Amino acid sequence: MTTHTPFNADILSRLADTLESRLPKNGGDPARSYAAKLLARGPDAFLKKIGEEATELVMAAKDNAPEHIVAETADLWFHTLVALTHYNLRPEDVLRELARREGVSGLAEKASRIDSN
Ligand SMILES: N=c1c2ncn([C@@H]3O[C@H](COP(=O)(O)OP(=O)(O)OP(=O)(O)O)[C@@H](O)[C@H]3O)c2ncn1[C@@H]1O[C@H](COP(=O)(O)O)[C@@H](O)[C@H]1O
Repeated sequence: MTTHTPFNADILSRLADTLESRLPKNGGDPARSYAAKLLARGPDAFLKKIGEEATELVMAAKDNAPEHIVAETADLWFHTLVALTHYNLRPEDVLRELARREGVSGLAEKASRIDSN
C-alpha cells in the first residue's frame, strides 16, 4: 500500500475547518458529532484519546502490520487535530514548523541546543 504519489494535503485544512465548526461556541452538537462530543468534554477527553491512539499505533508497528499502522496513524492525527482546534491552532501551523525544519539535521539541531546550554 506504500505510495510516493503526491497527495494534496488540503484534507488537513478541510478537516480543521470541519472541526472548528464542531466547537461548542460554533454550535457543535455532541449528540450528532463525535468531534463535537470530544470538544465539549474538553482536554481530558481528547488528550486521553491521543494517548490511546499513540499506544495503538505502537502496537500496530510492533506487529509490522502496514494497513493497521496507517489506520492508527490516521486516528492519531485526527485526535491531534481535535486538540489543535481546541487550542485555536491549525494544521498549517504544524506544516509551517515542519517546513521551517526542512533540511535541518536532527543531530545538528540537538547539538546546537546542547551547545547553547
Ligand atoms: N477523520 C475522522 C476520524 N478518525 C477517527 N474518528 C473516530 O475516532 C474514534 C476512534 O476511537 P476508537 O478507535 O477508540 O473507537 P471507539 O471505541 O468508538 O472510541 P471511544 O468510544 O473509546 O472514544 C472513532 O469513533 C472514529 O470514528 C474520526 N471521526 C471523524 N473524522 C472526521 O471528522 C469529521 C467530522 O466528524 P464528526 O463531527 O464526529 O461526525 C468526519 O466527517 C471525518 O472527516
